[in-house]
Amino acid sequence: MAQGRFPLLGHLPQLALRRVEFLQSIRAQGGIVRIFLGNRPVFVLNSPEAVHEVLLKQGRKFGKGLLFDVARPFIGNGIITSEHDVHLRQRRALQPAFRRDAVAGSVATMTGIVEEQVSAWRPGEVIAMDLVLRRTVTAVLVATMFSAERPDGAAAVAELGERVAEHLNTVMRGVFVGTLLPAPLASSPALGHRTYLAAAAALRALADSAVRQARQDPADRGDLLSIMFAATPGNPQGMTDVEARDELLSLLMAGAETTATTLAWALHEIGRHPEHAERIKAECDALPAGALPGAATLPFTERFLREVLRLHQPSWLLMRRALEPVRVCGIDLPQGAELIYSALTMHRDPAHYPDPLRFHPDRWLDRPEKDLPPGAYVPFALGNRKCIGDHFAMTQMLVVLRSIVSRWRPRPVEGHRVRPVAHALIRPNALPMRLAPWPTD
Ligand code: HEM
Repeated sequence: MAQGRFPLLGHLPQLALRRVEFLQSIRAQGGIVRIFLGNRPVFVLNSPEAVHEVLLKQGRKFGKGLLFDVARPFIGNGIITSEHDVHLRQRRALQPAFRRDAVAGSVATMTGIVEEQVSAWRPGEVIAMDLVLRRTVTAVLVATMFSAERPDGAAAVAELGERVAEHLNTVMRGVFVGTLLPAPLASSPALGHRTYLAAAAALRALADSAVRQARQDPADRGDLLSIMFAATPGNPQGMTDVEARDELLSLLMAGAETTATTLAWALHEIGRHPEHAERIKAECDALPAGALPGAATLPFTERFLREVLRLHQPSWLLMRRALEPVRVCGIDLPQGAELIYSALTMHRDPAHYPDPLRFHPDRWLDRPEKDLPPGAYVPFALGNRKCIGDHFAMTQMLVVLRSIVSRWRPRPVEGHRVRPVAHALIRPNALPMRLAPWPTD
């Protein structure tokens, strides 16, 4: 068991106040370390082997755990909260939207939305990069998921994206507070519980209305809602309205803030490393028109993002629950045991990443992912609950970086110190950046 347990509170004070530092500090105490949230024991997985066992090798013996119990009243039984056969059916139904050909088909939409933003920027202007990225990423998601051909056009998609982004941020904070704190505390107005409930209700209403609107026009619009309504071998009727609504909310919750936060860290590193910005620009300028952005066409930029996902992995705390008694790396866990894994602390382990706090994209040339122990690099998790949107996210992030860095050299604003803030995800406190044009020669 980890040291420093308080009576009644267990290790809650350390986790609530020191967050990542606390998880980092108990890594040396063993591959699996027991902590207490109040009186509830929780097992923290510290070694790649333990993470690999739980996520992949014995993945089917685990459910999603406490974090997702708290999210369930909001997102219902969508793909990120469901279990067993229901989960398998949902995953199969949604998979076509995330296949490589489908993602390739979204690149033009992604590029259009980003270019619209970037082309309006002016030299010398200071922009709140984190907020702009959040709006842009959410607008892309909204456009791809349920607005492919909205009659009210691109401005409506952007507006909807903006509203969704704002509510989503509040909802994610509420879910995080509800996971960490006992219910009476988490539901106190002082911690913003009413705002959370209002934002959750507003988001559900937006998703309900998108589903209703799409149902009125049964033509296949090529967006995600059309895929959800389509018949599948296990479900000849396609999804019901409620199921489709829950999937929309689940995908927004899983896909928007994660991608926006990773991109914010990417821009932060671009600001700190002009030499990387130059390499990204050179690579993007050389990309032939019409070529798809990917690891083969933009190898340095992809390596750069891989390094961002290592050092600034947004998911610092994820959970699982044992659905049956299970033995992991020689330790017996009872049925119902709650588990925590932190991709962030895993990615900063000096045993696998020399000089782990140094941002160094070329480390991936020295030691490619295939040479790491399984479980040591898990930005998108592993196994049957692995991120369904990993390729979509990587493509979207490459598109955004290409559009921004081809035109601009975003620079840090003097006097502003960027600090990591850990709520549901770990993100920069604020990211104001000044836009400098590239010199012309
Ligand atoms: C950089 C961006 C992203 C990161 C770092 C990321 C990371 C993750 C991680 C770590 C998980 C596993 C969670 C767990 O173990 O409990 C996950 C699951 C998931 N992600 Fe992502 N994600 C990203 C973007 C996206 C996008 C763009 C989408 C969809 C539009 C998406 C949809 C999902 C879904 C649906 C799941 C649940 C899958 C299942 O349980 O079957 N993610 N993601």
